[in-house]
Amino acid sequence: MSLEVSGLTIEIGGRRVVDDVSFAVPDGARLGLIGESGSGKSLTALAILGLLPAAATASGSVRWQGAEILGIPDREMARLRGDEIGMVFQEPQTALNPIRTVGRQISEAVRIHRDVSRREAAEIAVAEARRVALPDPERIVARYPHQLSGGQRQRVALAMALACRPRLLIADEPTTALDVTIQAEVLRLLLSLVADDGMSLVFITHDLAVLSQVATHGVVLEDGRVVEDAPVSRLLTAPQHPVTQGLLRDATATLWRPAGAEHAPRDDGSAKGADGRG
Ligand SMILES: Nc1ncnc2c1ncn2[C@@H]1O[C@H](COP(=O)(O)OP(=O)(O)OP(=O)(O)O)[C@@H](O)[C@H]1O
Repeated sequence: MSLEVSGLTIEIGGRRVVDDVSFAVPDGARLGLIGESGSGKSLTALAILGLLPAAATASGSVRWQGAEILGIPDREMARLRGDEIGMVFQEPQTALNPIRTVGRQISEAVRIHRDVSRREAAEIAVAEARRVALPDPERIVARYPHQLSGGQRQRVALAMALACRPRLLIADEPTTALDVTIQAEVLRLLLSLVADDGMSLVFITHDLAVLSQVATHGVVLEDGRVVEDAPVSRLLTAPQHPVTQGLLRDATATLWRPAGAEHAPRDDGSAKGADGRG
């Protein structure tokens, strides 16, 4: 088993924000953590990465390749991050330094974990930029984050996360801030890289339609608790919990909403008639 979370509980200011969460990710598996805003998805991911805010206390267990990693010293955790466990977040800006070129940032991600010269790292940066399909990789590495589009910045963040070929990628809403068409491109890229490297994936989203594209198994959270844990095919066809049923209704509404009717009311049947098919 690559990752095993058991009985994970997180408290902030005396409030239990993640409550007895358990799930497992076998080697090469793709798991989705899904739930409404505030359900505890991000804090669960941050706990796995050893990046919880100072105000939070965590208990329970997080095992990586069989060894306990919850509460291990920062130094050890920092080695695992990037080297064995990669991460991408919703806002690539948070991962990127605004005053360094993207090439330098990718090469630094490489040099933290691998004993290569500055020059070799710079060459690797170009290769990694090419791997995430950034246009004109030799040139783009000399640019600064603000000179790139949102989708390109997320590709850079992905290149940094994957440069050391981690065995697990944790992706927290990595496409939510992007335009719909760019979202689909970045998702496709992420999935093909995960498949190429045989990586495991923990993908966080509030959108069951997105989850169904990337994960084979889903864990549904509500108020910090797991309310359903099932193959994605079952979440889509026979959701058991009202929260999952609500997520499925939302996802279906998005799929069936006619173009240009983003603001149409959802449940009064008007969306159905608007495309002439109702
Ligand atoms: N640094 C913090 N201090 C206090 N409370 C926090 C902090 N971070 C998160 N919380 C609270 O913990 C709960 C879970 O937050 P979390 O960010 O994990 O939810 P989420 O499901 O990822 O939501 P979103 O999709 O909005 O990111 C929320 O009620 C949130 O307000």
